[in-house]
Parts: sequence; C-alpha cells; structure tokens
Amino acid sequence: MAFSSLFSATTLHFKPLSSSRPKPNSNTNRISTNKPKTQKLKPRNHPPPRRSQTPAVEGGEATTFTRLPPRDDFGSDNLALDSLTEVIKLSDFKPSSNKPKKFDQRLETKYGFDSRNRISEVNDEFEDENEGNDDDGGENVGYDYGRFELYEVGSDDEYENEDDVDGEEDLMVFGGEGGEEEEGVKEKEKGVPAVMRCFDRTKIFVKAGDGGNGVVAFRREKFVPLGGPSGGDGGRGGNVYMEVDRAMNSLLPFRKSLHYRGGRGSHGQGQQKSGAKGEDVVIKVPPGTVVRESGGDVLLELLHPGQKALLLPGGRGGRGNASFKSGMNKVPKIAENGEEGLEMWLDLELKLVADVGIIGVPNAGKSTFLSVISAAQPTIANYPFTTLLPNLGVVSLDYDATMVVADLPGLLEGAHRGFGLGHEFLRHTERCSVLVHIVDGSSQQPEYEFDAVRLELEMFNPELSEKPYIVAYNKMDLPEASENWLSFKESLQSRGIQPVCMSAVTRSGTQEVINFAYELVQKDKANKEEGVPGQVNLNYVADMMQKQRAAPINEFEISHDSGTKTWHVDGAGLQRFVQMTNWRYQDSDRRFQRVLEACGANKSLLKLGVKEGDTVIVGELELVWHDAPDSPGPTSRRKRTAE
Ligand SMILES: Nc1nc2c(ncn2[C@@H]2O[C@H](COP(=O)(O)OP(=O)(O)OP(=O)(O)O)[C@@H](O)[C@H]2O)c(=O)[nH]1
Ligand SMILES: [Mg+2]
Repeated sequence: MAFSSLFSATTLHFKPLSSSRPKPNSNTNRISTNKPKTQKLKPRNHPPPRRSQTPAVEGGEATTFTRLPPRDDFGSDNLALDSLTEVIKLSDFKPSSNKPKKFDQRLETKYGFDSRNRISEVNDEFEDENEGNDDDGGENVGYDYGRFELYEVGSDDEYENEDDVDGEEDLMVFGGEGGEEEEGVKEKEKGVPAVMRCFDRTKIFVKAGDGGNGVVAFRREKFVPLGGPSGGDGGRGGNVYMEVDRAMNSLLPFRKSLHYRGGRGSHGQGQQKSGAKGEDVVIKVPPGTVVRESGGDVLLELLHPGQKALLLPGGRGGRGNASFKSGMNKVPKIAENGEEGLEMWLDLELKLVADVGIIGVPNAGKSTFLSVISAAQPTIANYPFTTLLPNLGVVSLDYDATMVVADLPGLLEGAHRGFGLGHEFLRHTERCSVLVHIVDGSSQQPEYEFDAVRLELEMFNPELSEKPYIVAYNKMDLPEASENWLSFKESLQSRGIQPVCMSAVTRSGTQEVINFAYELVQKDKANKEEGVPGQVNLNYVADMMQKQRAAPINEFEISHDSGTKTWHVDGAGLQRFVQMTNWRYQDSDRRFQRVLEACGANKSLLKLGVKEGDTVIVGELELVWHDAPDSPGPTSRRKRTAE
C-alpha cells in the first residue's frame, strides 16, 4: 500500500475543538510510553497576560526575623511574666498523666488578662507591614502566643470542657493519643502564620517566553523580478534564570510575586529581518535554596552567591518562508508559529547556610547567646517561643576567621508531632556542620530536657544527631543552675559527653564555646575538602527540558477510547510540531499531512484498526479519519482548536 496516496482524497474541514470533548476512559489502550512530562500545549486563544519583565526580587531581608513585641507590651499589672516560665518548662510536663491546656486560657484564668486582644493587635500590626499581600487568603498571619504545649495538673473533665468550649477556634491544643494526635498535627499546619510558612518555603510559577512567529513575505524590487521569499524568522523567547543573591536570606519576597514569565520573542519581518529576542527573567533567591518541581524531585540546589542557573530556555522563533525555500518549492507560502515557552510550578525551600546551629528548649538562652557572640540583635525575652523564625549572626574570631551561626526557634518534646512550633525549622540545621545545644541550667530537670531535644533531632533526621555538637549548660550565674551543674556534668560524662558551662548574660564561658565550635567547624571543613565534588552543571534543568522538547517526531504513543471512537496520538515532538504549524498559510496543510505519514502515525493507526469517521487527536488538533475511496487510507477532515 502506498501511503503517499492516502491523502490524495482528503477533504479538510476545520471545527473548533470542543472543551467538553470526552477524554479516553479507563479502558484506554496504551501502546507505548514516551509521554513527556513537562511539555504542555494549550489553545492559543487565551494568551496569558504578560507580566512585567523586571527581575523578580531585589535586595534582601533583615537578618533578624523575630518581630514579636517587646516584653513591655505585656504590661499588665496582673501579669507576673516571670512566673510564666516556670509553667512552660519542659521538665514540668508529665505527658502521660496531665492534660494540655491552652496558654491563652491560662493567662485569662490565672491573671485576668485577655491574651486574645493582644494577639489581634499584633496581627493588625503585622498586616500593616505586609500591605497589598493577599496570598495567604485572609488567614491569620499574626503571631500566636498560644502555640505551644502546656500541661497543667488538672482533672480530665476540666480539659474536656475546655476543648468543647473552644471547638476548633484556636488550633492550639495538642496532646492526647491516637486520633487526637493526628488532628493536632493537621491543625498546627493550618495555624502557622503566613510569615512563618513563607519564610523558608514557597511555590512559584515560571514560564519561558514564547518564540516570535515567522512570516511569509516576498522580495519586491524594481529591477529584481521574482525576488523570491524574504519572510524573516521570529525571535527567541526570553529564558528564565535563577540566581543566588547574597543579600537575601529568606523567601518572604516571593509572597509578593509568584509568577515569572520570560518575554515573548518579536515576530519576523519582511526583507529577511529576524525578530528580536524576548527579555530574560532572572529570579533572585537566597543562598541555600532547594528547587523542586512542584510535588516532585529536587531539580537544583543553589548554595553559593553568584551562582546562576538557566532553568527554562525560551521557545524557538518560528521560521519565516525564506527558510522554507528549496529546489522543489521556490515560492513557499509557509511560516511557522513561534514555539511556546515551557512552564512549570516550582517548590522553593530554603535551608539556611550556617556553620553552626544553636538548638535547645524554649527560653534556654539561645538568642541571648547569639546576641553576645555576634552583632545580631535577636529579640530576647523571658517567655518561650520568643524566636519564631531563625536568626543569623556572623561571629568573628579573628581577622579572617569568621563563621555564621543560626539561632533557631525552641524545640519541645513532641515537636515531631507538632507540639510547640513543631520542628520544621530543624531543616535549617541540616547544612550546619556543628550544633551548639544550649541547656537551661535553671530548669528543674536539665538532663531530661537535654535528652528530649536530642530525641527530637533524631526523629527529624538521624543525620542531624550524628553531627558534632557541644553541650553548653547555660545560666550559671543563677544559683539553681550552678547547684545542678556538677550532677549534670557527671551524668553526661558517664555517657561519654563532655558538657561545658557558661552564662550568656554575664558572658562568662561563651568564648570557650565559640572557640570549641570553631575548631569543630574547621575539622569538618577539612574532612569535606578531601572529597570535593566536581563542578555542578547548573544548567542541568534546562538541558533536561531541551532534551525532552527535542524528542523525535516519530516517538509517540497511541491510546484508544472505544466508547467515543477516539484515538489520541501523544508525543512531545508531534505536539510541538502541531503547535508550531501556522494554519494561516496554505502550504501548512500539505506539510502537516506529509509529516503525519512520514512519522508513521497513519500507519500505526491503520494497524490498530482505525475506522472511517473515528476521531483522531494529535496535540491540540482534532481530526476525523476518512478512508480514501480507492485505498484504505487515513485522515480526512481536520478540526482545529479555535484560533
Ligand atoms: N540569668 C540568666 N538569664 C539568662 C541567661 N541567658 C538567657 N537568659 C534569660 O533567659 C530568657 C530567655 O532568653 P532567650 O535568649 O530569649 O531564650 P531563647 O532560647 O532564645 O528562647 P526562645 O527564642 O523562646 O526559644 C531571657 O529572659 C534571658 O535574659 C543567662 O546566662 N543567665
Ligand atoms: Mg530565641
């Protein structure tokens, strides 16, 4: 059978592809699997509005993110703040026998203080700061003082009643076992203020620019008869880059802009003039950003300032008719559309790049320690969860000996189940080479607290608990701490751990901790240098995309839905070809039919038993199979998506 003759009896009718067209159902018959993942073609009748081409993000954020009001704001004669610390000590918790109770309510009942008013005031203040930001869908974006576990000796009835009264309103009570625990974790997610959620995680949309269209034109000059085709090619679409900006240290700027689109290439012109290239877009991210395909694998890790990765290459410009000139066809009336730019959603995650991470229970003195060893000025206060977001500080030991230290929000026993602030900030320690574990010496059971935090580390990521660490027993200036020091030290020594003691407030012993940490950091660096990995290819994502896009036209899969008599021919190469075909020009039809035949699509369809009148869908085109009268041949009328 001569396939070249199959099209001879073809009649073509264009019809818009209905959006309600039934999709192949579950009994779809798959033939091969070369389906591209990222390439998506869409009807071009609703082009997305073009956004400003200015690079995404400029400048950075302050190093300190703690924005809680100072302790003075709690000013209430009834409120004896100092006595609160004792209430939330981890060592006081007796999870098995006691029931959790809300912090808000505790404040209200014990001190006659309406903490909710405070919370709404803080929310207002915060919202002012973030004006014009509606990404968080009107959720509570303020701070909530009640988001930590609080146990109080009390009857079961009392706890249950409270829970009933509050229903789901505050999302703060965690605890109990089984189902209740699950619920607690879920609720916590919901209650995390937007500023905390967006500090180190965000989702953005990127799209490379579409290529410009090629045009059909002919040379007309006085003394040049039959000047020939002179339509120029379209310009290339703008690329999407991602660049590490040293000045940034959070992903918060992405709350304001989520969409990044490369500029469209200009169309070609007569006299063989090519269109201009579309504008590139550069997305600035902080060092330590991990880029994932939304819900998928890690694509890139951008660690060092100045690194610039090509994420999505712009679409190719369509060829003008000058490019189609050949010996067979000297007056081609054909030009291509520009190639559509690739698009995708990306999940960004920030893992701070610090040498040393400070961890410990809330109120242990972590921020105080950072404030005395570096120029950072984190908020310090005598209530737990003062620090809601990590703070960074640079410690200078000598002219050229510096290290970056991160102070993290406090950790509670059960953080992995969502207690306290949860332990999501622990991921920032994954890149630290050394941990400084601060123990509150003035607490009743320092060793118990120490063990609880170690356990949380291990629950979060066993690799974290294998990192070198220093145990710094703090608040030695207080008698209750110095009294317990010896027993704490001996107990840890018997387990092979060598703790050191200090007082962050009086600064005694802090320098030793720093020197010790610096030594460990240097050791770790020396170890790492031994196995330095080779140069990373930062354009790996773009290369991968290009590879997918350049898929051969004869790689496709055919699926069949017998119910609706529909055949789907899916393949990245074919799809791209359909998208770039400009039906306005008369030679396009012939070229399209030739390609369908040459790539073997017609042959395969025939083999699979396509019948007269069946629908065949290729890319965004819908065609009706029409057997030629003389021979059983494919194709006939073509229906197009609305142009
Ligand atoms: N007496 C004494 N108090 C200290 C010392 N270090 C910290 N504090 C006090 O302990 C309280 C808590 O200190 P922070 O530095 O805010 O504690 P933190 O560990 O950062 O607490 P979170 O951010 O809530 O996790 C403050 O009132 C500090 O003044 C110390 O060495 N001696
Ligand atoms: Mg703190």
